[in-house]
Amino acid sequence: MTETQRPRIGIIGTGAIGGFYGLLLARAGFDVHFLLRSEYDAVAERGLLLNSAVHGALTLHPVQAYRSAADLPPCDWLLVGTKTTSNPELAPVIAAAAAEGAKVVLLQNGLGVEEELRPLLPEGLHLLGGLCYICVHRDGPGVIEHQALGAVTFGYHSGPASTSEQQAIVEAAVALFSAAGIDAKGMANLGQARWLKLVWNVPYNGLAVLLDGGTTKLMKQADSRVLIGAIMDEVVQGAQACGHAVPENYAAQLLAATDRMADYLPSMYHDYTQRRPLELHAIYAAPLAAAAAAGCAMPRVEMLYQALRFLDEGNLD
Ligand SMILES: NC(=O)C1=CN([C@@H]2O[C@H](COP(=O)(O)OP(=O)(O)OC[C@H]3O[C@@H](n4cnc5c(N)ncnc54)[C@H](OP(=O)(O)O)[C@@H]3O)[C@@H](O)[C@H]2O)C=CC1
Ligand SMILES: CC(C)(CO)C(=O)C(=O)O
Repeated sequence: MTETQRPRIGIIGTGAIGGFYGLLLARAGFDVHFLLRSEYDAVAERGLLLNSAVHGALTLHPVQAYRSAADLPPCDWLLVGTKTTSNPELAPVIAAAAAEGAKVVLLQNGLGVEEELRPLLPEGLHLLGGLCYICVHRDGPGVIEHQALGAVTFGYHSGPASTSEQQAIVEAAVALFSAAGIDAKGMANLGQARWLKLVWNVPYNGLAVLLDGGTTKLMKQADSRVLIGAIMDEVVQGAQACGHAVPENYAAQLLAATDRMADYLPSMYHDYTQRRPLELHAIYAAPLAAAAAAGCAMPRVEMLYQALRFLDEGNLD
């Protein structure tokens, strides 16, 4: 691979998502640098281990691991794999690790994440959203369990690029991930895609915490199944009120797809059991506010949010 074909990639937050995609990119020959926090010592010593139902057991050792963003070499791509709860503190971290004109990709769930980070970032950086359709979680320091799926879709959010340059940057992101064997696509409307993904995450992430169960249990019990459908319908209405087209029978398609999935505990469930802050702002408060501003109430979502806030406040160390 030549230098132009081998851009330098920084992983900001090496958890399940950052570790999974970073490991695959590094094993495909890209120059990948990983920012870590609590798992730095374990990963520096033993590397990253991926137990994947799709790719098998893969390791990356040694890992180009860092405790501080200031120590990373300037990166052409920064893939942000932190939970959105860390976003208020991320702008200086990103700025410290970014090469001039770097592309920053938020590999996160939720609404409004790019809008909230953008004003805090240097103007010369390109900001993209990357939506990950994957079931993956951390199973110990540097150990990642990959249960299913893995596709990523990319959309340009903001930055100094012209329309044709934006397209080229999205294509470059797709090419990067595709070269690592990851199913990757560009998307025309990042805002719409974020809402469509929330139709799944709003019911399942929160109810998994509240009702202490994975997708199989939630889908099997009649009341929780009805509730999931009703919450999905509210999020669909919220998306539509905000001006986004939603495919016909979209909620029914997601319910059917979830029925076909092996039992899955969403990332919010792991955050709750590990006593980490829940992504309530990006997954609940931001869509509730956007829908309300568009004249659409989502009462079941509001109640779910209030109950989760109660649990979250009592759960943090
Ligand atoms: N897991 C999944 O299957 C999916 C997740 N998503 C979304 O992807 C995003 C990431 O989720 P996931 O990978 O599960 O999260 P994890 O909790 O597994 O990983 C987050 C990582 O970010 C690190 N981190 C947080 N703040 C900082 C910081 N300031 N400096 C350095 N490192 C930091 C954490 O370190 P530490 O250990 O110290 O906290 C941790 O390693 C979320 O928005 C989630 O909703 C989307 C689709 C599927
Ligand atoms: C919806 C799902 C399970 C697969 O697309 C996912 O990506 C998530 O947990 O956020």
